[in-house]
Order: sequence, then structure tokens, then C-alpha cells
Amino acid sequence: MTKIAASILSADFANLQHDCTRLLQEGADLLHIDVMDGHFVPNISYGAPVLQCLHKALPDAYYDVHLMISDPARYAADFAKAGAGLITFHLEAVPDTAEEVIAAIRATGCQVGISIRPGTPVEAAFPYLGVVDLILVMSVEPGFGGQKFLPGTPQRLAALDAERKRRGCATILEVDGGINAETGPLCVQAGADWLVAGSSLFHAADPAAVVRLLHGQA
Ligand SMILES: O=C(CO)[C@@H](O)[C@H](O)COP(=O)(O)O
Ligand SMILES: [Fe+2]
Repeated sequence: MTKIAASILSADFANLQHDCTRLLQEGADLLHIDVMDGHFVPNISYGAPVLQCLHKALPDAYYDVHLMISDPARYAADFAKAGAGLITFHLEAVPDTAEEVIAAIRATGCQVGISIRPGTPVEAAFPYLGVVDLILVMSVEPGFGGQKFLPGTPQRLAALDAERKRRGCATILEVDGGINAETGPLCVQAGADWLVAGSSLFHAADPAAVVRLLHGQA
């Protein structure tokens, strides 16, 4: 079944534990942790200490860490120690050393993901099918929550899904940015397994209804 990863970027940071507990109770499957360094993307979010505190408060949650940073290998161990289950980095950040970053994350014991920005040809991710655990397709330019879903995304997911089937591998496809009751089902139809949702969940009057819809249970 489709998994819903709640992006905590849209939470109230003064009430982070409360907001995350609520979302998990409302049916979200994972917590999505957006890490921005003000260099790879033009915004700064938070670092490993925030994950460490959240993991201490909610040890049973699964933490899907999305690194939007220029030097992912340098910080992978910090996020693993802080409680990450899966660590995703951007191919565009390390065009010549992606294999080394994958090995560095694997060495921490975490699952590994790669991500591509909307402008990166989807074929750039093909060689990693069957190599990494997850491929994250950005459906907005990374850096900020609350942006509008880019309409070319389902086609990109479908191309990855077709190549995944052709190769017979089980790499998870995740999509992130502008996911809501309208765009989520389009992505699932195109092959997405995990949907990241921030503003559409945390700002919803009835988050459970949104989760049900994204799970395909509405
Ligand atoms: O990685 C990012 C943004 O760079 C995302 O995870 C967003 O934080 C998702 O937020 P919404 O678009 O769902 O509000
Ligand atoms: Fe993200």
C-alpha cells in the first residue's frame, strides 16, 4: 500500500512532538525530515539535533531523511546516529562521487535514497535502480514547503516505474512537493510508492481524511 511521509517542515516547531504525534495518530506512516543547508538550496531548515530530540520523544516512528545539502557524506553518520531510518541525498550535489556517498550511508546501517531535482533528466536516476533502496523524484524545486506541484512529474515517475519493471527491481519510488488530494493520486497512478506531504497534511482541518484519500481509501 502507498505510504504517506509527513514532512515536518510544515509543523509548528514550538510544538513539534505534539504535531508529529497527531499526524502519526491520524494515519501517516513515516516522518519526512527535510534538511537544508542554505548552500545546495537557498534556505536553512534544521540539523541532526532536531532529529535526535524527535527520535528520543517518538522512538517508534520511521525517519525518512531528505538531505538537501552540498556535502551529504560528511553528515550522514550524524543523521544515522540521530535516528534516521533512510537517508536520501541529491545526485546534483555530488555529480562525481555519488557511489562514495551511497557507500558512506550504507556504512551507517541506514537505507539509502537518491533524489533528483525537477530539471534533472529522469534517466540520470536509471543506473541507481536496484542499487539504492529508494529514488525520490522532486515535484517542486527543492528548498521550500508549500509550493505548487509541477505537472510534468507523473510522466517522470511513469518513466522510472517502466524502467524499474523492465529491470525487475524493487526500488521504492517517492515523490515530494505539492502533494495533496488532487496530485497524490496522479502520482500513485504513475507508479509512486511513497508520497511526501507537508502543508496539505499539517494545515488540513482533517488530516486523517487527507491521509485516507492519499492511501486510496477515501
Ligand atoms: O523537500 C521538500 C521541499 O524542498 C518537501 O519535503 C516539502 O517540505 C514538502 O512540502 P509540501 O510541498 O508538501 O508543502
Ligand atoms: Fe523533502
